[in-house]
Amino acid sequence: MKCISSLRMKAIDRNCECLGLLPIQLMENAGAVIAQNIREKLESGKVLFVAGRGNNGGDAFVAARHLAGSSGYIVKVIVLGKARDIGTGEAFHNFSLLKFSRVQILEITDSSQLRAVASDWFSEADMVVDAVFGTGITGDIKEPESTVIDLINGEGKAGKTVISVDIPSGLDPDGGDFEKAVHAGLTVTFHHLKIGLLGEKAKEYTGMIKVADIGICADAEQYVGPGDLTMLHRRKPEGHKGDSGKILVIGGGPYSGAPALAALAALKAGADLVTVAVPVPVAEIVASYSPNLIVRKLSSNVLCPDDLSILPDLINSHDVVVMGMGMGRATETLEAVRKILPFCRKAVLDADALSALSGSIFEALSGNCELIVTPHAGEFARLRNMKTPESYEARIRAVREFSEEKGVVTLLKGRTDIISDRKQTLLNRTGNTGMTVGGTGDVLAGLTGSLFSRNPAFLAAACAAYINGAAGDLAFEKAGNGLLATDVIENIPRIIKEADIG
Ligand SMILES: NC(=O)C1=CN([C@@H]2O[C@H](COP(=O)(O)OP(=O)(O)OC[C@H]3O[C@@H](n4cnc5c(N)ncnc54)[C@H](O)[C@@H]3O)[C@@H](O)[C@H]2O)[C@H](O)CC1
Ligand SMILES: [K+]
Repeated sequence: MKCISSLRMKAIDRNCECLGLLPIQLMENAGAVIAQNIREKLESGKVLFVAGRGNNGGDAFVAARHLAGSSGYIVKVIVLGKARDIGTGEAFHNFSLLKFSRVQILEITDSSQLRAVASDWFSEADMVVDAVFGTGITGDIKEPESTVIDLINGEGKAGKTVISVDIPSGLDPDGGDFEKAVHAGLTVTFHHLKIGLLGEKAKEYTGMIKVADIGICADAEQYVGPGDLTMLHRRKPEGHKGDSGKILVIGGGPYSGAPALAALAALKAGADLVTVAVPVPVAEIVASYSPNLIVRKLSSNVLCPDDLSILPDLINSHDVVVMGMGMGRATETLEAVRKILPFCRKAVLDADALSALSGSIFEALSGNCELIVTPHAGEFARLRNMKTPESYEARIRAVREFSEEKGVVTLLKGRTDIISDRKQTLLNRTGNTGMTVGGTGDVLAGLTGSLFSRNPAFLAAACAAYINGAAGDLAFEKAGNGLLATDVIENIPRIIKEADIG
């Protein structure tokens, strides 16, 4: 069964919101499903909800309202804090509805008050619903939350059913160690299993696990969205120059614009330092494009094996190599690419560099160099020695199989981009008809390298595809089909800023 990290779950929620499915709708569905599970376990009786101040508590407020509307239940809610402390608008909204819902509420701020006032509420309850924390738990458990977990566990020991909302409170949703947690008889988790529910130690706490559908749109999970961008590494305020990525672009020779576009895109996507290593005839031209680029001159008119006298040191002093843009396919160039790759730890291969790849290269690199390849349909056909399928289902299968077989992350560019590693596959539909203009692929390669310096390969490739297309969509608003690759570059920072990750 599929399981998911708390970060990815949050990303999917945000993608839902961007598609128009609001968090309050998901909370309503989550609460309704909890109420239904309570009814299935207890035909009538007294139900005590223990709610924290986050959205896990919000789910409990919804469930309490639903249950109070059914005959035969006496519903009480303990909130761990004052109403004003409730941390999200959705949880607060649902808390406010409780006063119209024949539910008794107790706001508790400290553990002595909890033991004194609330103990009756615990002892008289037939069932306890644990909604103290869900996936939002961080750090050591504070008071009164720690005491409340003990009280819930006391009732469980006395033979009452304890239902945990999403995860038993206290358990690390991502499988890390944890100090204490609720011992549930039933855990109703939303959408997918959380990774932390599957650990050996977790088994003692979860009881039976049910995965409940809460109406998440399929596209929020299948397509890259703004939520996925929130999973990207964030800059630290105390960061130094270079901490946000050092990228080495190797390309050019027959062309000068392509490596420059990749390099400028890497900078606009947040890399601290970008060096462009280009053959002699284009070095000064590339340098003249922008004072932001550091240009290193290679030895000849095209990339060639002699360049191995300087490239390994340069590669070592950078985090990621982005290679291929505008370099041509001369025999010596392709030979140089093959010789360079074993020195790389992380590389993005685009355009002409893809022509240097063969099965034995992938085998030789496996385990030493993480690779992202960014082919279009024609390049993908050459890589596989097979026509790229027209139908999207077959294309997705082909990209997945290729990635699995070669041990790489593949970003197949197209009207809908397909991104896959061995385990995960995402689609991207940002972008527009104007982006068939030359240079947008170079921009994407640079962007991918920039994100790859500080993020896992799959996330970097998926987010780069999204940002490239979304920046292109902004450019399209102004320039229509007359947009240029440089217009796409100019709009990259806005997309990153809007996702609140820059
Ligand atoms: N798509 C979905 O699966 C949906 C899930 N929902 C529910 O939302 C929670 C996650 O909500 P979130 O607000 O992010 O966090 P929590 O409620 O789990 O906790 C935050 C709450 O707890 C406090 N807190 C955190 N750590 C500690 C600590 N160590 N000690 C004391 N207090 C702590 C923090 O200050 C906050 O007040 C998910 O599990 C689902 O139940 C959505 O409702 C619908 C979509
Ligand atoms: K919980």
